[in-house]
Amino acid sequence: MSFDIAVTLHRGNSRMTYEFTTGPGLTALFGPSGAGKTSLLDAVAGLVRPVEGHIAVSGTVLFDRAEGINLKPEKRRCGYAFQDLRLFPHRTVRDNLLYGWKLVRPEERWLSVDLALDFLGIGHLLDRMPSTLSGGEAQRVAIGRALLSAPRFLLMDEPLASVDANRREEILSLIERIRDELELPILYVSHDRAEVERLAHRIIPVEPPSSQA
Ligand SMILES: Nc1ncnc2c1ncn2[C@@H]1O[C@H](COP(=O)(O)OP(=O)(O)OP(=O)(O)O)[C@@H](O)[C@H]1O
Repeated sequence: MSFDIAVTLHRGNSRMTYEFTTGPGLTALFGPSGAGKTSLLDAVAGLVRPVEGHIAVSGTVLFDRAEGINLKPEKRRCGYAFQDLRLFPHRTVRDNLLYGWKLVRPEERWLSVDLALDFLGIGHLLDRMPSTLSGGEAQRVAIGRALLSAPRFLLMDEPLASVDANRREEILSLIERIRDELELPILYVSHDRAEVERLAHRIIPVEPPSSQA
């Protein structure tokens, strides 16, 4: 089993519950704006603490309220490609990519920097600053930074959001390659039905919160 999730989150005035298990591959969280898709990714990453329930990925328990388990974000081995990318603006592409890589013990790394550059086609961008990149280039760097942190699974939040229409196909094929060649479990957020139907092995509908916290 890849993702085994049954949690309740409170954010602001919203109370959101989620319950699903998935097999290997890419699982898409699909639903309208404000439904709580990003909040769930944040909870899996350890950035938001659920009020109850459990989260396990590939058999490792990340959070279990009843058992008192709540792994710190840096212990979860999660690669998070944020919707707003969050590249460090004052660091070059090279330094952005190496940031997570340097934090990982060498024996835990499963991807070399050279292979990542080749896989993502970003070797020519290493000395650039993030502000000079196109949306698609910046997205590939953000994905590269996530992969180089040696994750055991990936969280991807609307990776096509800042990519213009004629570069969408490039990023879509890259995500398919990550899904098929790297075989990482992926939890993927989108509100585009055609996109999730193309990419996902399993689609989890996320409905807007109905009750107030
Ligand atoms: N930091 C926060 N503080 C308080 N409430 C929040 C916070 N972040 C999100 N929320 C609320 O939690 C609910 C779910 O928001 P979330 O961003 O998870 O939805 P989403 O489905 O990812 O939306 P979008 O597609 O617009 O990114 C919303 O009601 C939102 O207002």
